[in-house]
Amino acid sequence: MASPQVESHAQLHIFFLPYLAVGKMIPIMHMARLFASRGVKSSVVTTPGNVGSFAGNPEIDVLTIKFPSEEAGLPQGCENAETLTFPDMLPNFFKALDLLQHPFENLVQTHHPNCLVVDELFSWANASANKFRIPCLGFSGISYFSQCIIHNLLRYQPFKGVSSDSETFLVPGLPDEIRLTKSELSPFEKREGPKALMDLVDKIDEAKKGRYGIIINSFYELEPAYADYFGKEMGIKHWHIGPLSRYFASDDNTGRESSIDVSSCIKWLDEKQPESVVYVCFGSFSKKMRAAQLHEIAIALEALGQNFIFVVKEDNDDWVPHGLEERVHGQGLIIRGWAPQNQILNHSSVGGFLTHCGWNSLMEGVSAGLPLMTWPLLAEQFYNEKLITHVLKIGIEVGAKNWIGKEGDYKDVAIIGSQHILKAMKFVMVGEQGRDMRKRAKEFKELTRKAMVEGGSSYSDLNALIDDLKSYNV
Ligand SMILES: O=c1ccn([C@@H]2O[C@H](COP(=O)(O)OP(=O)(O)O[C@H]3O[C@H](CO)[C@@H](O)[C@H](O)[C@H]3O)[C@@H](O)[C@H]2O)c(=O)[nH]1
Repeated sequence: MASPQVESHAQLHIFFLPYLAVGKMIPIMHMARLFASRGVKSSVVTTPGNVGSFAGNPEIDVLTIKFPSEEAGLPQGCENAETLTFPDMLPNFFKALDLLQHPFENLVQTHHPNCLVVDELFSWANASANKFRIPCLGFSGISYFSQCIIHNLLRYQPFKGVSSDSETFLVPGLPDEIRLTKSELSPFEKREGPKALMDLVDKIDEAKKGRYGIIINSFYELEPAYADYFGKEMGIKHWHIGPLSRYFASDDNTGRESSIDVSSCIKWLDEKQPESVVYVCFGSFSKKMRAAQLHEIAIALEALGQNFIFVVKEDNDDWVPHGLEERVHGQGLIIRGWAPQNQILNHSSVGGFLTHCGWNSLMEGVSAGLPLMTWPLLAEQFYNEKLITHVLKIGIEVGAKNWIGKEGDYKDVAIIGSQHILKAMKFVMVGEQGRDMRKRAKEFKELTRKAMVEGGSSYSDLNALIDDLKSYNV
């Protein structure tokens, strides 16, 4: 017999439209599954080349629209942001995203969803929703904290007049004293870049105001001051329903290529002592790390003398220190390709996480109660780092100082030496100094659990959102 909850929400049908990049598709996939578990009909709309990212989840429908590579002047097969060279192909990619509007609306006309949940980059989706008289909710996939920072950077432009890239300046108006340097800012916030991209930033900002509301992959207790600030300062309706990946931590299967299968990886972890493994992964940006940098990380991992899992996306092994894999046999695991990150982070043998501060990775690490070593690379990751190290104090900076995406030239960024990496790893994994941080990080595991169970902040916000959408559709 169906549960009463399932019956009561059965009439709601949501179309989810994710941006075509793994860090955006994963949380939307989790969100679609979460809504489906509450009896909502969930359909993800994507392009044929990205269907694989949603496969294996029978509770959601996946509908496709053709990706207009040719019309947008993109090479065939370039259907995902990870296949782009930044930033030269980006304007064409966004042109292709704009061209998706017409086929998307054809699908809406055929399938009659009564709500849209779209990535913030689809600024045209408000117009589509208006055409069909249904609400359009936005999703950016990032924290309240970073959205508040971005909002105030665009509003006050506090970096103007700061002469050097390394000089710190205050981001005004925030609940905490947050300082940044120009080298940590995205070109979008600095407004340095091709006009087409700056216009896009304006369009996204404008579209945000026209959304029915915004869904946030976070939970209230993690960033209460910023959730409140977001609501009051930006005046946008919002619901926090995260951490989305936590709902599916044990059966996350993205079907991506890897040098190890999930069960072998878990078996390897089962043989290790509690909290003895340091996990190192740079998300979908691992492939942007230069061989010389991976080499320094490997030296630090060996010197630490703890167990480790190091995830790399390199095609060759130029970076591997001579004889490393023989020396660390049994103690260290190098995963080439895609790691089952969610399962790894939630294994009791893992004691710390060195991360690039992508918001999904941070939510996964925080909800697993892990202390963090932060190594942001680009996007809003430097802002996320400040939340972890300055506000929550559950992580320590490795010392990355520059956005690696600068004019597409990653060579600009200095290599961080193994001694700096080792210092952060020791602090987090074994050092007496890191004891309080480890304790604080553990408390977030329980806070997350409480937010997600009946009566908790995320659980209640999800219910409130579903009720709101149902009443919209009455
Ligand atoms: O080997 C891997 C590598 C990654 N992941 C998963 O892939 C996702 C990666 O997401 P995230 O950590 O957010 O990294 P990015 O893909 O870099 O995320 C993009 O999207 C995020 C959410 O909008 C932003 O916070 C980032 O700055 C932006 O780079 C996470 O769920 C990971 O668990 C794996 O499962 N295995």
